[in-house]
Amino acid sequence: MVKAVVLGASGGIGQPLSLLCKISTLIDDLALFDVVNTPGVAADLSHISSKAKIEGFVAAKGDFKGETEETETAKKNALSGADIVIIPAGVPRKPGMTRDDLFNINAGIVKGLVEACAKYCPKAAILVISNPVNSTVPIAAEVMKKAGVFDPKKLFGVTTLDVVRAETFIQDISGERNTDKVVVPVIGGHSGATIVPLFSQAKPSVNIPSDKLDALVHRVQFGGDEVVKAKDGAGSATLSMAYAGFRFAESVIKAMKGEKGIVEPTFVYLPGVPGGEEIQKATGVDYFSVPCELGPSGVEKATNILGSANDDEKKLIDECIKGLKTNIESGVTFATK
Ligand SMILES: NC(=O)C1=CN([C@@H]2O[C@H](COP(=O)(O)OP(=O)(O)OC[C@H]3O[C@@H](n4cnc5c(N)ncnc54)[C@H](O)[C@@H]3O)[C@@H](O)[C@H]2O)C=CC1
Ligand SMILES: O=C([O-])CC(=O)C(=O)O
Repeated sequence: MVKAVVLGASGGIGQPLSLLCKISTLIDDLALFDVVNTPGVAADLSHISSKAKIEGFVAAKGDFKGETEETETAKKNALSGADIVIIPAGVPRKPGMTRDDLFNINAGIVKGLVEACAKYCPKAAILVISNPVNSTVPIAAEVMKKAGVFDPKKLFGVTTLDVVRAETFIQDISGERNTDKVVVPVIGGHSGATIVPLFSQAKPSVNIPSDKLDALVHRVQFGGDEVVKAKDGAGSATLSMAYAGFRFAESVIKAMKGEKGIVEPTFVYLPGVPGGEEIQKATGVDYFSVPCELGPSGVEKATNILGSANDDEKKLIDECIKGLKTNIESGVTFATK
């Protein structure tokens, strides 16, 4: 039996993500929590004849900070017994903003929600989607550490949308549409220059004309901006993110159920995952997204793919590390102050 919980389930990502979870054959119980509208979203989804049992839990009216006892009970009821918690709660960008501009609001939201996870489902896998991921994941880790329940193998920053974009944009160049056939590792973090696609490591290998490579790398790094601009004030990527978040969640669940050979890039706490220390030494940072082999208890092995990057990609990695350091520090400082 697998129980999944979506925190921020009424939002632009939350709703399509909850739909995908509802129709998944891998999920038996689905709980939705948000500060607004979850009873309606859950009632709507409950009419779908798929197997997952669904329930919606909402904060007390007007309690956006989750301070009342009623809200605490709603969180407790949503999270108790969870195996996997997916967190897309928080504000999205508007044109002209960076992901870091979301920090002031989203840091507090993620902190509060992860505190509830630490209390009510300390053993669950936690998948953080809320931006800025480079900082919200360190916040989540510090909260779990403080509660004495941190299992780094089960804390994941979701960077799958960068992988999906790399897979898609490469096909725009090759003209082929066959997503199952191109695997592009994307490493580092999840914002601008901290996103490093390793096209040299694509499998099967791809031949990208040299005059197109820089633009392709830039498009993966700044794909989020493309959507923010096109939505023109109405938010950022939601549907592609729901797809990516669900794809990653499915991998985590399949691995939990014992399926072997599942590898996904994800932003993890390096000192706490097998294979991570070597990558920590190479990068000088505690958090980094690398392809991770997943198993029943979370990350079984973080792969040090950095050494196989070519010279141009190594320069991108250096640039990435500079940005990541500051982002990680902001998260740790916020959560430990
Ligand atoms: N990791 C990634 O690749 C991506 C991350 N994102 C991020 O995901 C987040 C959500 O984006 P959208 O769904 O478009 O935003 P949205 O504004 O449409 O939805 C956010 C939802 O979170 C809820 N919420 C706010 N505070 C909450 C709390 N304390 N507890 C529970 N729910 C709460 C809101 O009521 C709302 O329903 C943003 O921070 C965005 O930047 C977006 C795209 C990709
Ligand atoms: O760009 C944003 O703010 C949302 C996001 O993380 C993405 O689309 O990659």
